[in-house]
Amino acid sequence: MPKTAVVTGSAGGLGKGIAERLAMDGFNVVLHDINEELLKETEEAFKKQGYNVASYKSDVSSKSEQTELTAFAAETFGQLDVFVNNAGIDAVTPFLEVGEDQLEKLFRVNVFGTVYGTQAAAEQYKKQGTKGKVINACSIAGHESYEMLSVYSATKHAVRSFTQSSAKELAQFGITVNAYCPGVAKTAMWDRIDEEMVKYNDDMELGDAFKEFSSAIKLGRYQEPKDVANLVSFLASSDSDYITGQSILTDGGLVYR
Ligand SMILES: NC(=O)c1ccc[n+]([C@@H]2O[C@H](COP(=O)([O-])OP(=O)(O)OC[C@H]3O[C@@H](n4cnc5c(N)ncnc54)[C@H](O)[C@@H]3O)[C@@H](O)[C@H]2O)c1
Ligand SMILES: CC(=O)[C@H](C)O
Repeated sequence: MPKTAVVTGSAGGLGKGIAERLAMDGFNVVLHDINEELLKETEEAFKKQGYNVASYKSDVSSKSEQTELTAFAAETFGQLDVFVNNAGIDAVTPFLEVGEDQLEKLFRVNVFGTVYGTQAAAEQYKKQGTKGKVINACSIAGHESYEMLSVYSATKHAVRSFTQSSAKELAQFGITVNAYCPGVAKTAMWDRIDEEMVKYNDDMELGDAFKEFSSAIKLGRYQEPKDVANLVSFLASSDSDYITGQSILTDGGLVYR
């Protein structure tokens, strides 16, 4: 029987790339996002390609909605096997201008969302009496903190921490928890970061921040969604069954840990 994966925030960007790769690997895939319009477009496109997909719109920062998402996956495809906490948001601000709203918003989505998704998936696996995998979206910013991205970096460090502690506690149930740590990928997220960076630097033009970050990549090109999907495909497969609690860098040679 095909396994079933949920990928949060998969209407576009890295999540869409991850979802497509898992569908190509033979998974049933639940596409998920808060952006319903884009989600439906992606679902339609995936179905045209013959993939076995369904879609579910919700907000990862809601604990109850994360539980409802895992229940939807199990009801739709029989059971849940892999849960990818991919959804995330960014913010660019000088440290001295960081405010309560930004702290609240980024931690609610990036951290609370990951915790709630991990809890919901783990409870679903226990209910099924099956093993299961949780795969979290971390970042190079989960290993190194960056200027102007202080809150975002803190959230990704928190994701790396929860990946370790939840892996330690959930191993007894046959549940592994790992994370992927991308570098600099040209998605809507980096388009937003680049636009924001320009606002704080009169010497910068649109595209300069992305160029500056990606120019340091030793393999000489910025990341594509498929580069991240390759790692997540491995983490979603039985080949990674003996790996847990790890936040694995895939950045073309930027951060070395
Ligand atoms: N792009 C990069 O260079 C990069 C690098 C390292 C890590 N990451 C991480 O990878 C993940 C995906 O990044 P991306 O570049 O594809 O971003 P993106 O902004 O292109 O896509 C993120 C998706 O998540 C959805 N989303 C946002 N908040 C949500 C919420 N509360 N509930 C449900 N869905 C929500 C958005 O609608 C969007 O479709 C994020 O966690 C990001 O932090 C990205
Ligand atoms: C967006 C992200 O996580 C890195 C900083 O490119």
